[in-house]
Amino acid sequence: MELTELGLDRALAEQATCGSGQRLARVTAVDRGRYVVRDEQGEVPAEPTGKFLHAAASSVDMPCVGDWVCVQYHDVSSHASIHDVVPRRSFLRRKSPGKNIDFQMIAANIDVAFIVQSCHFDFNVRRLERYLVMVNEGQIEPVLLLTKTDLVSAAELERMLDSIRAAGITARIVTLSNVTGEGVDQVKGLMVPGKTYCLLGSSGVGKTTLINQLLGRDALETAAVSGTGEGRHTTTRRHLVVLDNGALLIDMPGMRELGILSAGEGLDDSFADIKSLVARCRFADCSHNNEPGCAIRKAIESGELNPEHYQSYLKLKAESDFNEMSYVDKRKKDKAFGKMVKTVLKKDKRK
Ligand SMILES: Nc1nc2c(ncn2[C@@H]2O[C@H](COP(=O)(O)OP(=O)(O)OP(=O)(O)O)[C@@H](O)[C@H]2O)c(=O)[nH]1
Ligand SMILES: [Zn+2]
Repeated sequence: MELTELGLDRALAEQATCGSGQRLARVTAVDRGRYVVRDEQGEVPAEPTGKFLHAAASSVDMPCVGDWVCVQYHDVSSHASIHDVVPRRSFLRRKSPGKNIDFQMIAANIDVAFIVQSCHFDFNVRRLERYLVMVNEGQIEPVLLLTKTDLVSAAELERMLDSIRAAGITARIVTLSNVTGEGVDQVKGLMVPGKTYCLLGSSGVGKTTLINQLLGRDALETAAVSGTGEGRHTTTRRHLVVLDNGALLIDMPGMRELGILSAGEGLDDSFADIKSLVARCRFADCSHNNEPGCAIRKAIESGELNPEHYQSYLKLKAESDFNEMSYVDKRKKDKAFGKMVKTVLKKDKRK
């Protein structure tokens, strides 16, 4: 298998500065500090060098699934050491558990994230927006999948699609049923050889069922990594797999449902309409409450801006700003933030 088939392209390769005797490989599994890397020859266990560990400033610098790394092979290629991580083109990350505002890299170099919601019960535009923010922030292209279309009427489905568009979401949407198979081929058709994909969404929306349909030969649940060396086997489950059609899929425990993160640019991308309105307010520090010449209020009054869409922007922005604060600042603002969220939620209910 060529490295391009594993997702390497020229832009990524140009970012790599591997030392002599080192080569590029892609991380396909991570399990408590143990790694599996794959290159043209196959998959082998790998571990970071002491020098690399020493230089890593935070957990974010550690290799994660999907990373391209500079490796050196040992013992006739039965294992490898990781010397460097090639700068990531895109990433999924989440806030580390605990009080500190710290991030955990979940996966890297993903081209497209399928954000999955079921038409049946799970459907929620606010949550879609949260996923979109995270995916945009990570420089990943989102595609929305609405599953279980067999359980709703055509009119209901149409209403859901309308509410997504009304929220200003412009991502591609595919509607599908794992039961009738409708739409599944459309998803397959979107998956290109050598590109990397993942699925995100709540439990029970049909991700596993869909993945099994996409997988074909390489059954995810049973794919355990076996080293290339004789008798050498690791039991680490493979997290990056190659589908029958050559597309690459990253799927690992705990990555599918991600809490809301520091949003930054991702927030702006998901709410580009609001950002451009804000730029038209007369005052640069407009709070969009009572100021004259406020473009936001004007747009809401004229019906150009959906008030619900604006409310969810405010909520996400508050959360994002909060996450970006230092822990001390956060503690200080804690009370005020709680109040503010309550106010926003109340406003939301009033409309
Ligand atoms: N009617 C209907 N049922 C579906 C569809 N897709 C999945 N299901 C059912 O929904 C249930 C949950 O599906 P899963 O594929 O396990 O959902 P998941 O998103 O992988 O859930 P986690 O593994 O918890 O993340 C199963 O009983 C599936 O058979 C669909 O398109 N229509
Ligand atoms: Zn304003």
